[in-house]
Amino acid sequence: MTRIKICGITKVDDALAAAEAGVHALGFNFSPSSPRAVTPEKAGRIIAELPPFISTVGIFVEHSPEEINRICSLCRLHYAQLHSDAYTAERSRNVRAPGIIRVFRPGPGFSIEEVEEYRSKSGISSMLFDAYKQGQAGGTGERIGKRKLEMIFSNRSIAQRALLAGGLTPDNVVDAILSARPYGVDTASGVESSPGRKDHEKIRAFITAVHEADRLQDATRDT
Ligand SMILES: O=C(O)c1ccccc1N[C@@H]1O[C@H](COP(=O)(O)O)[C@@H](O)[C@H]1O
Repeated sequence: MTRIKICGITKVDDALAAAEAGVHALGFNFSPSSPRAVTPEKAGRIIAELPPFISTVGIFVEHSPEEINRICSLCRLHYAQLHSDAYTAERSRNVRAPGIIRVFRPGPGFSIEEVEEYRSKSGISSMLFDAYKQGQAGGTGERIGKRKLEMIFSNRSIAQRALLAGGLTPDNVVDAILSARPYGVDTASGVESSPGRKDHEKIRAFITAVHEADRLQDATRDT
């Protein structure tokens, strides 16, 4: 089963629509420059309304480990998603969130060895791969190129625990899952009508498409 994370939740009704449709995790963006930014207080109020068994993830770009720890504890977040190369393996060890997801964006000079090295030094095994765009930390709506996707996700020891992100939409997520076979998929702008405004129809269509990809994968395995 491919796990599904919808990122950039700013409203209770968006969170509940995603939960009702079968999402596994919701992301709350604490980067002030994002069109999807929420304050820790607002995220905490949304999280308090969620049904059980939905994982909550905080997105962090510029925050210090101490700030991340404070926000995670205030909002009762399950995971901190670390979106910057400034979160080195050493620095990540100071993050005390129950779980950590480290983001890698395959840009110029990227190597899978760098990811392996981070994994062994930090002890963090949950990773998210997002498209690289210079000057933007995430939420770009851009996809990882075919060659880089193949290079990352053919390494099954990484892929089995990795989330795939970057420009995923209801229309392209089936192909993305069938070619990369990630642990999970993540989308922010792909389920919006405009930057920061979630579209409930697109959320439902995205989740239905992931279930369809799982059915196709199961059918291929059974034959
Ligand atoms: O969504 C944002 O605005 C954002 C800002 C800063 C860091 C990360 C952000 N979002 C993350 O970006 C990826 C991909 O987004 P998209 O689907 O291409 O729009 C996703 O992991 C979000 O969590």
